[in-house]
Amino acid sequence: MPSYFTSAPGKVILFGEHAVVYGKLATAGSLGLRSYALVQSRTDGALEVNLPDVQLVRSWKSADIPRQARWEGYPYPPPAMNVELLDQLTKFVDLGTQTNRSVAAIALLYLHSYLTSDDIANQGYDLSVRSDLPVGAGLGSSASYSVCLATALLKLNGHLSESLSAADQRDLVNQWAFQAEKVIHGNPSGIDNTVSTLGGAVIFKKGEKIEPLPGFQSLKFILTNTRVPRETQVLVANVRKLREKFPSVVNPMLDSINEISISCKQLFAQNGEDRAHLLSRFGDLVDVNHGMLAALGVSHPTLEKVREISSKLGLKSKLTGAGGGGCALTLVRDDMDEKTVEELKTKLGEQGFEVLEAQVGGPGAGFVTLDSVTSIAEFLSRGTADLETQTWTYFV
Ligand SMILES: Nc1ncnc2c1ncn2[C@@H]1O[C@H](COP(=O)(O)OP(=O)(O)OP(=O)(O)O)[C@@H](O)[C@H]1O
Ligand SMILES: C[C@@](O)(CCO)CC(=O)[O-]
Repeated sequence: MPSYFTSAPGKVILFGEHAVVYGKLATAGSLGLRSYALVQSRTDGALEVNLPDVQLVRSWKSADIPRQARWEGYPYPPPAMNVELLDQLTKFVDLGTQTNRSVAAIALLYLHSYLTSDDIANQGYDLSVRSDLPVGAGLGSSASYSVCLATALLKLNGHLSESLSAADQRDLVNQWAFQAEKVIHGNPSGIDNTVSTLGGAVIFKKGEKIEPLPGFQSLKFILTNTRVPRETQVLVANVRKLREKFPSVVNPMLDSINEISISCKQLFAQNGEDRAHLLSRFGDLVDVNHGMLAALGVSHPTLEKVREISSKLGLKSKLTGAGGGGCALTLVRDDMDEKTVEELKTKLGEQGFEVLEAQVGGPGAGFVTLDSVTSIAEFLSRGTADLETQTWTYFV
């Protein structure tokens, strides 16, 4: 009975949000906070889905789920989005539109519909995903969910065979995760699922191939979720309006942000040996980038509060993602003592913020082949530290 754990990280944008919309460079890294999935075949033809983070527990007869004609062999490349299938699945799950759980369920069934073999469909399977990431706070929870799903379904159906190179396996996972991201987001750039699949850190430009950031070294951040909800689309539209009003003012700012990403790339490429220097310069770029984003109008009083609190303790912070609330990152230099970090966490917590400690630049998607059946309840009750002690295989 095939049975697997899969796992994939969230992401954090280091530099270049908003500017990336106008073809400028941005840099992003994988987070130490991850999502985990359990997938295992059954014998009764049921698809048992358990997604506790979006309060979804459902059982479907796999034979009832709308399906596509599937590949005989290697399922690559995925086809263009199938709008008709999306409509059918939306009606089938019947959970309304655009709620967290409806889009999560539709994305899952969309991948199921293409990737599940007749044998697996006849047997049925359990699929459960849980995450350490806050949902909808700009840390790539949807991408990490999508990558976990894609890895789980590709693995269960034998598409990630050892005869494929690691690069081909990675690409397969990434392309199918991108399909799930499209179901959830409409028109994503693909950066989130790529960082989540590859891990490490990347430099990217819209429409071009995403490259690993040369010489990248793992970094430690405090991530503060201000819990202020924000709509990426609205913030992007506001920057667009400002740019239309004052192109000669805003365009040079976007160019400067592009230079920040280039400087970040140069820092890692040239300062591999001198980590203290690298971190100090990185902190300077954090400050400058936040200043530019605030000037573009996408900061928020809660984000400025994070900066005020951290700067009093000698630490540099910036908003990450779309801004207007959501999350801020604070760089924790290697020379910061534990007491200062604890003080920072306490002060941020006193504001009602959620404080997360995270390493950036860790591994991407991975899986564990299990040799015995695991109950969903047992999987859900296991802590992250416990799951991490398993022997994970990453696509590297
Ligand atoms: N653990 C999870 N279980 C099930 N679905 C999830 C989970 N995490 C995320 N999702 C899906 O992803 C959606 C959240 O995507 P959204 O883009 O709003 O947030 P994000 O990915 O955290 O932020 P960003 O894309 O700005 O980094 C949820 O509505 C849900 O459908
Ligand atoms: C604000 C933005 O640059 C990043 C949001 O995480 C929007 C985008 O790139 O689509």
